[in-house]
Amino acid sequence: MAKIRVHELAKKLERTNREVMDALKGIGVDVKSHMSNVEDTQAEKIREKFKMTGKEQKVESPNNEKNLNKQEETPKKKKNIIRVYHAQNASDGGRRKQGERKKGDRRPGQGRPQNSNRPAQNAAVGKPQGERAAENRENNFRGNNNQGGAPRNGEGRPAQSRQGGRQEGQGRPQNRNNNSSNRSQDRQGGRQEGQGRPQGRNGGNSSGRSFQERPNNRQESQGRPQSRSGGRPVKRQEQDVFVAEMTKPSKEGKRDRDNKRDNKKKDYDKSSRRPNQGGKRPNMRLPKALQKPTPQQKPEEKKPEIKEITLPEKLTIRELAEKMKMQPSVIVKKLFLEGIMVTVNHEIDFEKAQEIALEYDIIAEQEEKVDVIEELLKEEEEDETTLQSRPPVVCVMGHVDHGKTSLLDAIRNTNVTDREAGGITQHIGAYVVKINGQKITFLDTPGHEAFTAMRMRGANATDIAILVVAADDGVMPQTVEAISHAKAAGIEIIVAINKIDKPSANVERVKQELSEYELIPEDWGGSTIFVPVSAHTGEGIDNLLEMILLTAEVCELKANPKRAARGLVIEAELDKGKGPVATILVQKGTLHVGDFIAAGASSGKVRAMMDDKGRRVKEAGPSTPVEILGLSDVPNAGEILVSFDSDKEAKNFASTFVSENKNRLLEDTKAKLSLDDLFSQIQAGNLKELPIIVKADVQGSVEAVKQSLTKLSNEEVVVKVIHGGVGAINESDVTLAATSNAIVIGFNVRPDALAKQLAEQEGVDLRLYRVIYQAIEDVEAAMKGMLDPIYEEKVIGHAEVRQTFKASGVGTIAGSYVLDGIFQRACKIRIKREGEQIYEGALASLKRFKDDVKEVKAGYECGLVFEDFNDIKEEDQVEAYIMVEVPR
Ligand SMILES: Nc1nc2c(ncn2[C@@H]2O[C@H](COP(=O)(O)OP(=O)(O)OP(=O)(O)O)[C@@H](O)[C@H]2O)c(=O)[nH]1
Repeated sequence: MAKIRVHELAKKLERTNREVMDALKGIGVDVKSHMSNVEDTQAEKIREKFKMTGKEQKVESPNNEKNLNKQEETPKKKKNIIRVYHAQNASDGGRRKQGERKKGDRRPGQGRPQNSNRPAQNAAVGKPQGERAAENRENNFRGNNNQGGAPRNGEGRPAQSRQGGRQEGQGRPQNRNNNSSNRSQDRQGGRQEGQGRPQGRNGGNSSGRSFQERPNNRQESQGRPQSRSGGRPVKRQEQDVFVAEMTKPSKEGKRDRDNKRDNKKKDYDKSSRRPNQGGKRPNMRLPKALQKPTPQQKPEEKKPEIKEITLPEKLTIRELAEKMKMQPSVIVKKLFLEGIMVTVNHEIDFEKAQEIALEYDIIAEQEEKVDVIEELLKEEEEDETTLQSRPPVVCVMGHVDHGKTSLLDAIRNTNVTDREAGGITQHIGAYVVKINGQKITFLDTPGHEAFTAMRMRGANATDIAILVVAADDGVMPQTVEAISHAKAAGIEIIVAINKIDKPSANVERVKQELSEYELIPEDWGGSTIFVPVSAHTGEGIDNLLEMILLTAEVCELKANPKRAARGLVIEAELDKGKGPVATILVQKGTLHVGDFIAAGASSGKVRAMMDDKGRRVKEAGPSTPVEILGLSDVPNAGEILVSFDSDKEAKNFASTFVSENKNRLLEDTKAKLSLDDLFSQIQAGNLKELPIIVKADVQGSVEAVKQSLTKLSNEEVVVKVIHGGVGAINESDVTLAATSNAIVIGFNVRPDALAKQLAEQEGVDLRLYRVIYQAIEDVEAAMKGMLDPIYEEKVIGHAEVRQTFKASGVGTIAGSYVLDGIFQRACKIRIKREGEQIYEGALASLKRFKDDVKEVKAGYECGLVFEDFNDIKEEDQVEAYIMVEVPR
């Protein structure tokens, strides 16, 4: 909705800011200053209101009707009067009158319209007469205005004054206005009224207005319409109005002369007191006072008005109230009446806020969140002519142990499997393989479920996915997952049916199973390439590579190598000697040593580059994986790397990431630390949260551990990784864990000395692992501790009632004998009579003779009192039991 500032509105209405602000208050709009914005609808109301006031004034001044017929707006009507009055008076004159109003003893001086600018004229004419003449003219004008000045005019000898005016030419100061229309009107005015020509000192800009207003002047016998400053007609008119009431024409020219000097001095003094206000301000208030009783001051009746506000996704009641311009307590009360207990800090989502707002006739719209990072990374389409063929980037996906690593090994004749801890691939690696002079870049994506996140990234960074399916195992859960990821990323899938050397291998079965996932082999009439291979014997490998190159050819993979580089962070770690080391897959352009780069929150300059074989290179083109040194920080895997012309640009880019991340973190923290939120969660379903901090040696592992742990969440406990990062566990991690009651999991890292000490002090649980499964198992165990314990009934003893006693205030006491086990004070009991249970409940008291005791063992007599049960009889059997927690 369009808005307008108060001062702009005031200007348009030719009102003071204060008047407009008061009027706004009148209609219930609270504005702080003249710079405040008001809605268009509100502005319209104000306009109407002032229009209404104008009409009222019209009624009050019937003489002005003609004016209003031509120009309906009140201010213009006023201008006519001004010009008449000020035609003879310099701006000093106004001030003079104003002063008189206050003291009431300066009337003689007030009646002198001559200003000091024209001493020569006055001298020639003879001052007393001229002064009086002018004075009378003024009074005539006032009288015509019906402002109360007329009756006094009798004293002013109008005929004489007019004569004087004409004869002596006093009333005809030079018309200084260059505007021809003005001049012609002046002449007219002069002819008709013979009463002195209008003073043409107006600037050209006011001439238009003069042209329109002049006829009215004539009608009103006011031949001097020109004021010296057309800018503030209203104020001047206001002066006139007042003066008309207070002025009394002087009788004695001498006294006038005597007083004249004094008045001038006082005028000066006054104006010096208000140098910037021209002495007009008090008069500005006058008409308001005069108009006070008019209905314009009354607040208008409030019409139902529909407001619009924009709200974020989540906000507190207080924030909502602020947006709705209401007291938060009103909303709290409203919700309370609906049976919802909230505080002002209670966080609600947009839908709820929208619902609340709607009940107050406020339409809420959700704030559109601009992803600043996405905007930064936006790229324009490349010119086709600049594009050149590039090698395909291939990722290998599949279920655990189906032979991904072995296959890659077979392809590049290396032996990565030996180096992997526990035989599981834990990081993304990237390798370039050359076949028949053509390059293929392989990303080795790990197979374990824990690495889903990395696999996703792998899929996004790649052109072709090799889906490895063991011929003896067939399609497994992660095979299906891999298919989904590849399809979501829109990449080509080539199926490698591995382990065909195994006797149990069944290629046809694999084909059959995969066809259920829309992967139909070519020989079955589909379009998916299936290649049977054996990583062990090397059978089918060449065929697989050929198929990759063929698919790449069909895909027409191209990139512009002659542009600023852009790539993807595949892996990053902090090396003790080298600092942050990042594996980058260059996707577009060429990355050079010395380039200024930024990746996520880190920036820097490429100090050195190594290819996949560890050789130093100076540049890396599209589809080339390289390890780079020179970043200020360890970037996150999956982050986009961009090169820039200058260090400054790279730093700016990184700092935007930092601030954006900070905002996100703040939002997360806000949501987490809100006690109200926690309370509502507990209320909602006894939700418990297990906050975890993950630290690992490489970003890939952080992601992997995060993924695995989050998956452990169940209905009763939500696992929340509140922080994850690369490097040793430091003091900050422990502090965060202490404040948020989190446990810290370190994967292939150790805590530094300070962190260790602090963790001991704060009682923070630090857990260090080398194998991911152990971490998961431990957390699962921790979660069991958090789950609501399961209780089981355990019978602890039996007793027989041998005698009953009645005790006032206690009830029936069962004198019993413990047959076996033990009776405890807090135990529960069942009473059986002739084999049937007649009561189950708690034991109210356990006594030995007259004393309360904790327990009574078998072979002893005791007194039993049951809670709310007195119908006990001899020979009743009592069974005692307790509830015990059972480990899960
Ligand atoms: N007989 C036979 N065994 C194979 C073949 N390929 C892989 N293997 C075996 O299968 C097991 C798993 O192989 P990996 O290459 O580690 O499998 P992976 O899919 O990389 O496993 P993760 O890294 O745990 O996801 C190893 O014992 C390999 O020796 C093959 O072609 N034939």
